[in-house]
Amino acid sequence: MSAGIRTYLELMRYGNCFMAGFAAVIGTLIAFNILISGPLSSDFAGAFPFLNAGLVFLAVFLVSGAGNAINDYFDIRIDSINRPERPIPSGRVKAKEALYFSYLLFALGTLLAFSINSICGLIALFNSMLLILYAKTLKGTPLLGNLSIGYLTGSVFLFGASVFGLGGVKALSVLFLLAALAITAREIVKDIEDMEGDRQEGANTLPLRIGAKKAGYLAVLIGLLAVTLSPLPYLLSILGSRYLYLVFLADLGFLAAVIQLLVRNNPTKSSKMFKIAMFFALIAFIAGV
Ligand SMILES: CC(C)=CCC/C(C)=C/CC/C(C)=C/CC/C(C)=C/COC[C@H](O)COP(=O)(O)O
Ligand SMILES: CC(C)=CCC/C(C)=C/CC/C(C)=C/CC/C(C)=C/COP(=O)(O)OP(=O)(O)O
Ligand SMILES: [Mg+2]
Repeated sequence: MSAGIRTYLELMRYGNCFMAGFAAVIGTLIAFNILISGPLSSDFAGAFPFLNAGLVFLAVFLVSGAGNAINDYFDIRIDSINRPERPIPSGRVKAKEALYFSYLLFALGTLLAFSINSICGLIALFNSMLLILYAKTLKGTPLLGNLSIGYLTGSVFLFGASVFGLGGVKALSVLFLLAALAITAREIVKDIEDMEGDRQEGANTLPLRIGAKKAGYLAVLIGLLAVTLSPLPYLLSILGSRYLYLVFLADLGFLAAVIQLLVRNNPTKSSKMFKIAMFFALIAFIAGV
């Protein structure tokens, strides 16, 4: 490895990996809480699985990092226009090294997932293959690429809950839906932001296909659907009243992101607002346990 550890962490976008791993452990915590005392309680009894929760965090951290690294490997040309400061276009990491590094992370993360149980392993294996497919081709297909990232990010909650088998996956399906909707909306906004570089590269993103305005309306529709459904975890007794108060702040953030896009015509600020709102939503999930 010619580049330093810090550069490889930057290639992994370790901040996103932390957030994703943290969200996955929240999934484990919420599923544990539901299966012990909530409306979906089963005959599961026992202490919180700290070791498996740690493996969940590590598996998601590694697979997310692999996804980011291989994404940058296939995005060299687009990123040299849109993001020249990133590790590969800036020359700080060789392209092939980034590719081999991503494969190593995919393998380690998937093996860790299988060490928890077969459902965790299969989710990690499927997600790894989807991340590679996304980086190679799906990213350039209108909406399908955005939906893939929406599923992948939302799946961290299902992955964390799958420590408890299919019962856990079922229990976290609402949180999966909320996250998937929010991320899908943000991905469309990011494609609006990247239209210039994508156009020069001949990428076939949704905004380039239907225009920034219509793509923006679709992103707003999906984002507002997520906001409308956000009380569901409380109404279904999955999360407590503290969730409701805090997710209201997240919803305000989502609405601010919508205003940045529709009124201020600023996709960059809208994308940032989406991310801040998602962070508040994560805090709301924890507070609601
Ligand atoms: C309405 C409601 C309650 C929504 C829930 C929102 C929520 C809790 C979303 C979860 C977000 C999450 C698990 C984020 C992890 C970080 C991550 C991997 C995000 C996916 O980002 C991919 C993106 O392409 C990265 O781009 P950038 O941030 O520009 O590097
Ligand atoms: C549940 C398990 C085991 C893994 C889930 C792994 C996760 C959270 C994946 C979803 C988020 C993620 C890390 C995606 C990586 C690919 C990526 C960076 C997509 C966005 O890339 P582009 O569309 O090229 O946009 P930018 O490169 O400009 O960000
Ligand atoms: Mg990219």
